[in-house]
Amino acid sequence: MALIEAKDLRVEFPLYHLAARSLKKSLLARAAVRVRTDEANRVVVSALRDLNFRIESGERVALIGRNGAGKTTLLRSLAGIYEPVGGHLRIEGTIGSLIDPAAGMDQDSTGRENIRLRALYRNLDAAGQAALEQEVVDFAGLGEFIDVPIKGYSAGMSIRLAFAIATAMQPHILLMDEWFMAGDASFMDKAEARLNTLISGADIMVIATHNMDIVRRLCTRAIRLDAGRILADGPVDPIVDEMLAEAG
Ligand SMILES: Nc1ncnc2c1ncn2[C@@H]1O[C@H](COP(=O)(O)OP(=O)(O)OP(=O)(O)O)[C@@H](O)[C@H]1O
Repeated sequence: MALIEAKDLRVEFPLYHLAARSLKKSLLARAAVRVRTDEANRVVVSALRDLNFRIESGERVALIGRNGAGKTTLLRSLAGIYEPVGGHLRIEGTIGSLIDPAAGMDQDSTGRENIRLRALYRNLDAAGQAALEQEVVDFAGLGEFIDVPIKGYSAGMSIRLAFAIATAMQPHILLMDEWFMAGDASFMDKAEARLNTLISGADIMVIATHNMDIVRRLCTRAIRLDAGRILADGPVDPIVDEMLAEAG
């Protein structure tokens, strides 16, 4: 059984480059709600503001909302990439992330070395490591590029490798950003079957996307964010219909 529970969850980003007082002032004046000065007198963007929700086993949740609403920030907070500055986040279950192809990868190491590193993080025994390596190498289909440092990979090659690694083990909680749709067509055919298996095997799925067809097809619940707050939370169709109607 998996669970995600957020209580008054708050995430902020300091804007270090906003050193000039006048710029700070004018920004604060224009976006008084979103940008504030914290206790240490730093200007910060409030990316997520006091979010409360509970996601239980069996739920397929879409994070939707316009650019800058906070979808990716929420996904990354659930993945443990961002630390909340306030509130509480409770996660039960293992997490698999299809969020950022570069996350957790060493750019100076080859594809194969990155797979081995990942197997070590996962505490696999020698047989498990060998099996993971073989499976990922076969699925990624990078040919001799598997033994080239990944900083030399094209965007599509990086996605193939990240996708193959991330989908090689079944998590309880699957977190996805829509980047995985960016693969080339022949790869996506192969990827789709694997993704479907991963989604149906996960207790909980959370996906951040602008694609309402994906939302309607894959999800049972939508959380609509706006300026870091929850605007609506419930069954997909009414929330998506309302958002599309507003967009005109
Ligand atoms: N690393 C960061 N540093 C500073 N501000 C950030 C950072 N990441 C996000 N933000 C800010 O947090 C807010 C939420 O951004 P986020 O990327 O979560 O939105 P989103 O809903 O995923 O948008 P999009 O649909 O454009 O991907 C934005 O105002 C953004 O500028």
